Amino acid sequence: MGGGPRTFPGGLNKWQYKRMHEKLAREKERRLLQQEKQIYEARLRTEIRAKIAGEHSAEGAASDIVGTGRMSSKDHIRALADRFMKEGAEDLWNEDDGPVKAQTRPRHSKQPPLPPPPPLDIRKIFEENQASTASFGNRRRYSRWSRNASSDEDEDDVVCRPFEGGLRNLPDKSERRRGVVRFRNFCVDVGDSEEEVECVGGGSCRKKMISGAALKNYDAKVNKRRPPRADMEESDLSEEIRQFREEMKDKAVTKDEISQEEVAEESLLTQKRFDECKISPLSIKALTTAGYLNMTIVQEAALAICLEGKDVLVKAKTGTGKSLAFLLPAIEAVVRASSANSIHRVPPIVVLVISPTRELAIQLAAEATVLLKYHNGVGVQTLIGGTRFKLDQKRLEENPCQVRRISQMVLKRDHIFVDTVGLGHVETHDKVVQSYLIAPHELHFHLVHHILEEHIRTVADYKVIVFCTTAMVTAFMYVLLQNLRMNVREMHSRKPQLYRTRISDEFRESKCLILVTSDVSSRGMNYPDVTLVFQVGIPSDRAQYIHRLGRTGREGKDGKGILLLAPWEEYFMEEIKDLPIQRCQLPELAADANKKVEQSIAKIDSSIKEAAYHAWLGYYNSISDIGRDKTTLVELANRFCQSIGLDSPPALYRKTALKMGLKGISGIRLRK
Ligand SMILES: Nc1ncnc2c1ncn2[C@@H]1O[C@H](COP(=O)(O)OP(=O)(O)OP(=O)(O)O)[C@@H](O)[C@H]1O
Repeated sequence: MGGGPRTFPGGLNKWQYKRMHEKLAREKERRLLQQEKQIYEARLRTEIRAKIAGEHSAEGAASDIVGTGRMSSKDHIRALADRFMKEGAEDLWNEDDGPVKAQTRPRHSKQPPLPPPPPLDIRKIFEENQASTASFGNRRRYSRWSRNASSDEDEDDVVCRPFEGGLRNLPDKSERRRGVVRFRNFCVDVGDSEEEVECVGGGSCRKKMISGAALKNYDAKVNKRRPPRADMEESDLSEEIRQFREEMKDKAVTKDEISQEEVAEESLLTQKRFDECKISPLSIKALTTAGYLNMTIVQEAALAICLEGKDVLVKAKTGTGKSLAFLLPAIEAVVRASSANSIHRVPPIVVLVISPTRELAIQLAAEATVLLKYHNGVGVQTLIGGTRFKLDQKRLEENPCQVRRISQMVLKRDHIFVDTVGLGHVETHDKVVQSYLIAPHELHFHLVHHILEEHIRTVADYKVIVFCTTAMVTAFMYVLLQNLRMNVREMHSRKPQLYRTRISDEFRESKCLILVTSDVSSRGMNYPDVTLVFQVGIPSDRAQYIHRLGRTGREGKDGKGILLLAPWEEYFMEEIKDLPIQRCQLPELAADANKKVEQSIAKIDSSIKEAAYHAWLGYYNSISDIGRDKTTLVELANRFCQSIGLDSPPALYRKTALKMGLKGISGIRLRK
């Protein structure tokens, strides 16, 4: 019966064979990382070249304001940009920016020298970004008041409080349990059953740079950490910025400079600029380079208070710039802490950002890296589950991140509550048209197909997110839409992390694509230009509905949201009755299209269907309003089962049925 040594190919024993495979896996991982690095650098070079190439066409575009005695806000920024371009400012630029002066300086000796590039022009970047953020308009009301810590605020709240000389940023209560970004000690962590993210600050003397927000990859570039040079260029630059601010004080922006369009009610940008805030010159430079010049409403409302180091609870609509509102003060806290604690050999962790999903942790770390572009002494690291576990573990051991003390932290009782939505105002964007449909389960997949086809036909650059209730229902929906020949991708917690990151990056940059996803994509993910958010089945609560809907209509753009419910799910509408959501009549479904859907369902493997049924049952069992009446729940589950093409409900493990309170309920089959 078995036993005895087994010989593996090549005459290796079991352990030699195992070690050989482990070695191969390590090499593969190293090659993948190498490729990521190359792509990262190539993207950087492409961006810089594109900007340098655009420089010539931008010349002469600068407006002449001489004679009026006043400067427009654009010209103020240009003036600021000019200061970075002055003689002697070369050392403020990173090597990757290219030389400030036009000269031939090939970076890789093996490559043929490139023609001398002209200097990078922040003015150009500014103008481009002005154009691209045209839909971000002007100021809007917000309120600010102190409030005690027991307040249970809404889904878009961001919590910021000082943390060992830095800041802690916790998106909301449930998020607090889940994850973490850490700056220079700057950490991102996700710690829940499904999502586990942590970004640990660079404790060693090397800095891992996560790619810029626009560049997506993370952990792709390793730079030697240089000590902060606060005493050198920062002081010069500070003086210039101070002078600049003085000049600005004298030159109030005239009313006629603000166009009618800019003061539109739904606009998001304010007249307040970042350089008017008490933030470090190097942060201002990074903001300017990234095209962030004027603050959004939530940034204007929250930044000043956060920068004072106060505990703040912030409420704002989705896609209005909350990430920057907490990342920037966090970075400033790190910068201050690093100049105060220069005696540490291994810099302490100053900031920890907890994120609910892995993708969001990666996105936040990328955004932090953009803001840290010129802060050479500050690093950011991301720790997420599902990838590079050994590496993450090693980093954690070298750099423990205090992953218990954090859990003990709560906002102070006298924290400040900043509300940019305002009492009596809806939390969703006016420009997002919301509607819902009530239809029996049997019709759901036909309706999804019909509505998506309609959207694809009418919206040229469509980009759709379809939210499903669970990972396995998502997997079913994905295969169905794929069978229906739609351009679709799937994203849920059962997918490997590398795959999730790749799909997330692809969807961010694509048009004409449908992303079928579970709630891993519902919070904070910044996918530009999503035209439709389609929620199939009941969201877990009102907050989740708003988060999912918030993936469209970002940065003041238009969007559309559709919620599809079964008749017994209609009670959920009570929870969102104050939102501007209209009921739609069911569209007429063509017989041939229905047939196509049924044929596509029939093709799906029964293991996918069974997994979808189990997941569906588990999800609805956990929703108290539905899960209470087990007999009805099982009846509904059996209808869902038929809608996905299963003749009879798959059997449950006895233990599972017991756990779910379903043992003995008629309609539940148990595994023998
Ligand atoms: N001051 C600014 N100027 C121009 N663009 C900005 C500014 N602040 C943020 N943005 C852009 O607005 C978009 C949305 O920002 P962000 O993802 O931070 O929103 P959010 O409020 O955190 O969203 P969510 O509610 O989904 O978490 C991003 O593309 C970001 O780059």
